[in-house]
Amino acid sequence: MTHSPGPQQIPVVVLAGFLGSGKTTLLNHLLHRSGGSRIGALVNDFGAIEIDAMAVAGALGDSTVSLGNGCLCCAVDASELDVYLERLARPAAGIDVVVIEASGLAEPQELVRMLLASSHPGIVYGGLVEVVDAAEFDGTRARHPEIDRHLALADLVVVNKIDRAPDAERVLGLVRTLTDRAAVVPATYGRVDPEFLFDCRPSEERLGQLSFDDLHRHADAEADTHTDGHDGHLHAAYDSVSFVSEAPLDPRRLMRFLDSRPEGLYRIKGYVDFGAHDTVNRYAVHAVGRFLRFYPEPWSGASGEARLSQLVLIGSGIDAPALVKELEACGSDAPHTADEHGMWGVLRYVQDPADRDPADRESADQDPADLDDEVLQEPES
Ligand SMILES: Nc1nc2c(ncn2[C@@H]2O[C@H](COP(=O)(O)OP(=O)(O)OP(=O)(O)O)[C@@H](O)[C@H]2O)c(=O)[nH]1
Repeated sequence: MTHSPGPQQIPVVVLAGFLGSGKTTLLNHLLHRSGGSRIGALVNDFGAIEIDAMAVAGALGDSTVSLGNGCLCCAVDASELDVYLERLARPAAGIDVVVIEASGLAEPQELVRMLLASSHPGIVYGGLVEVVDAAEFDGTRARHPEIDRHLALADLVVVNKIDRAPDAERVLGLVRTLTDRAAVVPATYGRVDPEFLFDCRPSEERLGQLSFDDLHRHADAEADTHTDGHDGHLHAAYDSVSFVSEAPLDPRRLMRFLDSRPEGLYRIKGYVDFGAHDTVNRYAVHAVGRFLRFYPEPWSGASGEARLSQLVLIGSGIDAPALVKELEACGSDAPHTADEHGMWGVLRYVQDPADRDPADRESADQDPADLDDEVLQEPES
């Protein structure tokens, strides 16, 4: 098997990393900074609502295609993946590189194995990029020691959220001890030179090692399948809850819910409509561990646009029906009236525009039609 791209072969890079580490942020950065390379993206959400795919497609207009279902690392096999890649690798698409954004709970080695097993002549495995949240690194490792194994497989490790990590140098040093021969680069808001990714192609030697390890893991995975489990998989311990509301949410009630969210509820993401409290903007919301941020962004203005609140909650040991009930109770009793101080609690978590990712601020002014890249999304059922 040859692993260097042939004249017609498109490298496929796997972008992995634990929940909320900054994969979508990095992918959006690449889409805006690809410097003439056309990127095809395949986005895998863990959760029934495709929040990540929306966040990426938001930068790309309507060129989003929904494909299949299930968590990429388990529910999709190599031949199915080939079908998805076919869409991006067809010559007419003119794509130079494909990036697969794995869900934050996917097992990267499973995806790498599938890519190595791919019989698609038009693609070649282009390397594994692991994104690490520098601020949450110690906690994540303590809960999930298998993260070390993911880092050992990586060809590039992006140590992200350096701005939030008071001891970034220590984390960088620690990550370096856990990688094999990967380049380790610090970043804020995923701002890395795209050349790092498109050049992170694994050497033949590493691929040899990977395939060897892979055989072991494949055997383990098969044993798991026979006992009908994914016990070794990150997502084995996690559940996701999806919540959609046509009625606006009350900002005070939602803040009470968020302030008292249970420990196990590690990740919340989505979009909220606060009705009369802000008729111009919807609010993207992100919680990662105890970190919480709202990002106001104007509704599209398209007539007939449904103003929905859509949230995905991901956690371990969570009581899904109870969470849904609590969210339902956040609905506003008076959606057409706004009280003067109602939004104060939310606005405390809106980032000062000066601290925001500059790519976000610029992309807000950018015409999506200027972006040529394509996105496919691979939602979970
Ligand atoms: N302060 C800070 N926040 C960041 C940085 N990078 C990303 N974020 C924020 O972290 C949150 C999660 O980022 P995402 O890019 O959605 O993370 P993800 O890895 O795609 O998340 P999942 O798909 O749920 O696993 C968002 O609120 C981002 O704005 C960073 O470098 N610094």
